[in-house]
Amino acid sequence: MNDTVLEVKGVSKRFGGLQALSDVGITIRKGQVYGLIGPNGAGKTTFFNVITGLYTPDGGTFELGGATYTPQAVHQVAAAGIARTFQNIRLFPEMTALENVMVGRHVRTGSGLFGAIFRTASFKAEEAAIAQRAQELLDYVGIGKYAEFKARTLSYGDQRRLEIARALATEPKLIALDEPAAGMNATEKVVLRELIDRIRNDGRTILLIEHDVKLVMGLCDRVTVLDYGKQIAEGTPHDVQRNEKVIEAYLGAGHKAH
Ligand SMILES: Nc1ncnc2c1ncn2[C@@H]1O[C@H](COP(=O)(O)OP(=O)(O)OP(=O)(O)O)[C@@H](O)[C@H]1O
Repeated sequence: MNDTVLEVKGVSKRFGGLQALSDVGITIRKGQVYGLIGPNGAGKTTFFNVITGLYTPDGGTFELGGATYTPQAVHQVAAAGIARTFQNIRLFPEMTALENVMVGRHVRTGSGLFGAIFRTASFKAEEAAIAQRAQELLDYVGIGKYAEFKARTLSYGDQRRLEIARALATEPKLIALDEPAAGMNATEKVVLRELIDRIRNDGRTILLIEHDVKLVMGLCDRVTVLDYGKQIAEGTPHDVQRNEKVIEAYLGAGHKAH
């Protein structure tokens, strides 16, 4: 059985004179938490932006769930089955937590514009089902009691969890988390780690960029390390931590290790 969820090969991306990514490839299998780490400016965000359709790559091949996809537009990538969160939280601040998750859910439902305008019976039934599922997801990430609160009023950690609930609402093949622990305190990080663990144990597949090396090493099944746009190591956290190139990249001059 082929349990590959995401297979990316030979990705390159140049910005003017800067080669931000050179021949980067990863394979993520079902049920894995896959970490992408590297010093500042290594190319992590660029790689994330390429696979999620924000940047057009100069080269590379992309397969999700065994089917080729072309990451040319964010909505195409979402429809193909990758949901992502952002380093700088991107919620609808004036909408309630529940509504934010419902927006994610609409990606997978059918009544469409006609139903929404004429409020057909099937549209209303679908809305009720969407709201119920959205509430379940808020409960799942641990913020169910804030369903009717405006997103902007939630704490930073809770907003990040809301983003994860919204991503889950699209029923993605892969959930891509861009620095989910950024700005969190130690207690929030523990809760986040438990949540990511639970999402994996429930059969989901996760790609993670994270600066908190301890979190990555404790959570990920496999890790890729980028440095100056090149993939300098790939393997289990145990192996990667002992890799000389990795140690050098993190300790080497000119880089500020996180
Ligand atoms: N849109 C852009 N235009 C020009 N250069 C860019 C662009 N995006 C990224 N870069 C450059 O590409 C390189 C890789 O940046 P990237 O943000 O992908 O690194 P990163 O590993 O995510 O860094 P950080 O840990 O600081 O978030 C950097 O030198 C950056 O300045």
